[in-house]
Amino acid sequence: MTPAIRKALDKLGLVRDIDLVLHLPLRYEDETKVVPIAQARDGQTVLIEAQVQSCEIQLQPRRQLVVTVQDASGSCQLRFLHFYPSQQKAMAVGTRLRAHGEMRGGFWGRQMVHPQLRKADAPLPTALTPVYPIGKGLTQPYLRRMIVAALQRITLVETLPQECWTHVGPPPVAVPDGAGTQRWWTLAQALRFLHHPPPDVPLQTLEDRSHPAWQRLKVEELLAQQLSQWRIRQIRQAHAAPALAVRQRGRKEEAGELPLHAQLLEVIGFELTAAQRRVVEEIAADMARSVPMHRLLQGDVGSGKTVVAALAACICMDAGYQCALMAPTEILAEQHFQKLQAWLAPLLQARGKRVAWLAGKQKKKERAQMLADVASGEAMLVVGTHAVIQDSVDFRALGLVIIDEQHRFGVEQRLSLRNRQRDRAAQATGDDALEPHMLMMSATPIPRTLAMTYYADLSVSTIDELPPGRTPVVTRLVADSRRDELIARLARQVRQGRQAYWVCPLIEESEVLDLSNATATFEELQAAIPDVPMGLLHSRMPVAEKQAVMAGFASGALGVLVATTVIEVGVDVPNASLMVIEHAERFGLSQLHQLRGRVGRGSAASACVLLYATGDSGKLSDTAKDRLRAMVETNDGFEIARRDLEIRGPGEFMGVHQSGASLLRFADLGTDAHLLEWTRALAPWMLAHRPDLAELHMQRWLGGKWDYLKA
Ligand SMILES: Nc1ncnc2c1ncn2[C@@H]1O[C@H](COP(=O)(O)OP(=O)(O)OP(=O)(O)O)[C@@H](O)[C@H]1O
Repeated sequence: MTPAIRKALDKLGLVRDIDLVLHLPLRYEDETKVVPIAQARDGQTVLIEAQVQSCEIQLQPRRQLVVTVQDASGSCQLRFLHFYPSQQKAMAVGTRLRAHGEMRGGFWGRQMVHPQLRKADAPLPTALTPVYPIGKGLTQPYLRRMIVAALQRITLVETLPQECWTHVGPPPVAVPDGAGTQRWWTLAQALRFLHHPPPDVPLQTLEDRSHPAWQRLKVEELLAQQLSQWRIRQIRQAHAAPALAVRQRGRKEEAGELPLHAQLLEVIGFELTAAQRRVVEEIAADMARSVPMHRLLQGDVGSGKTVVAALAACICMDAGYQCALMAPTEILAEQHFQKLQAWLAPLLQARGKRVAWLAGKQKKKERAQMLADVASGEAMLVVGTHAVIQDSVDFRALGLVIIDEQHRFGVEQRLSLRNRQRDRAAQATGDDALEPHMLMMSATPIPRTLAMTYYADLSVSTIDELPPGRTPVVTRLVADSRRDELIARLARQVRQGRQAYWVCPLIEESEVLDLSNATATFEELQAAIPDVPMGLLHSRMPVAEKQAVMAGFASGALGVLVATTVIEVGVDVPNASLMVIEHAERFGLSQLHQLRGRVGRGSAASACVLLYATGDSGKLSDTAKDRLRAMVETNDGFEIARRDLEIRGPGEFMGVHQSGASLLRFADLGTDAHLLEWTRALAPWMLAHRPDLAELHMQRWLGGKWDYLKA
């Protein structure tokens, strides 16, 4: 094998025999029968067998080899624009040959352009010919030979024998076979079939992957995913965490100090919703156990996740442990800090403790002080960006890590964070060997099928109820040509005491352009309505300036906030009731929903205006139309997430394209949810009763990736 071929195979991930046999055809060609030339329809790809009548090089309209062939039914031409002298020789007059290609009618009569040539006397194949995905540097015949060889060499131990699934019921994939009975394909059968299916199989069932052999493959793949996730959960459960039981109001507290969590409920000024109470209980129950919690808290925009996180933090601090909260952006972290500081700083102060702030852009001295406070345990709650979990941060006793918008940290970061925590715990001794509990928060609800596939190792708590008194946000689509009208309306509303956001277009991959756009819009609005106090917010501003603008808007001093997408998540100014999103067609669906979620957080009726421009073509793309329509049709974050998944596919939805995490190759979460459910029930049984098969299955499907997950 040449290095170039090795490289091409590596690129496709084809290293082991199992990788080769799991590399499945994109489509098939039928070379199992010879079609008489006269019977081949225009556009049909066929195999013909004929005798060469003439073979000559034509120079007009360009140099080409034209071969006339004839069988008993008629004749046609084979045309080659690139050819070797050896090919010309092989097609000498009188030779019988087979040609496989697309028959076309044309100016020069019926012809095949660049057909594939085969010897006439070879026996015809008995199976369809697979066409594989190949990259540069590989040819179909070469890869076919490699796969055939791999199929011959490999022993495919069946990892899903009947004993593994009798307890969950029969696989939901069997369809009647020829004999009218149900049949469950073994992996070996399914693979051999899919590489070389017999010619009588309905092609449609191979192409749409509904054939039982395909279904078997999808089950395999989904099971590998489920097993790995359950295994990660098992590994985690073998680790120890501090048991942080909720401190009750005992006698001592009745006389004196209430636990923090009870005090917090008194200062927040509202009653928890039933959904909030339920998820707090779920979280508290996890934290009371001595195995690390690994829970995802999800809730629609504005559903009140922050207070739930704060209560979890209080439970942790009540038990004498520190809590770290981190958010992906400084603005978001800052928001959390402000809110938690306002709620908890006075309560902590009474105990001689404090809330600390850690971010990338922080003065050295301030940072040193914070680090000292974290190490001494004086800072019980630490809020910030990634800086919170950097190596230099040494907690005295960390009990809980809360990660906001965890999907933005990416799957890899999530794993690396977890692994690092584990390593640290392993190095430490005694009480320090405990691993902290983890609570992830997400405002982008994850559709159930996705959560089951990619977050099967997480427990999920869902806030499925909004605080009382909210009126649904009304969403309108407005063409950019009516911009002046919109500005006038916005001005009227702001003069009446309402507040508005104006979000500027996102320009792909260019923060600089983003910025100039926001600045231009800011200037345009100021010129149009000079009496309305306005602020501008973008990610490149110095932190202090950002804080000043946010504070001005939060206090109501600024009527309009012109911003880039920095305000996408977490920004909470309940008085704001109008959201304008410029060039809404450029945003993703979940992103639009997040932005819209900045309004409708108080009692005022709120509106979201999606300003769209049709660009040079005068038309919106179909996906842009789908997104905008979905926004108008529903306010429900779960429905939005479902449609977003449909439009973008799981890779983009999860943002895992960049992170290199394994995605499903064969299964489709839209059509194969029933297979997913079945494998989900199967995985824990296999791990418990047939760990040997489970391990083999994971190795087979995940190979190196699985080692990485375990590391
Ligand atoms: N039970 C409740 N009753 C009344 N108001 C509440 C309740 N819970 C939360 N709130 C208020 O609702 C607003 C939204 O809450 P919060 O900021 O926690 O939402 P969120 O779930 O984090 O939303 P997002 O994901 O959009 O940031 C806040 O002003 C908060 O104080």
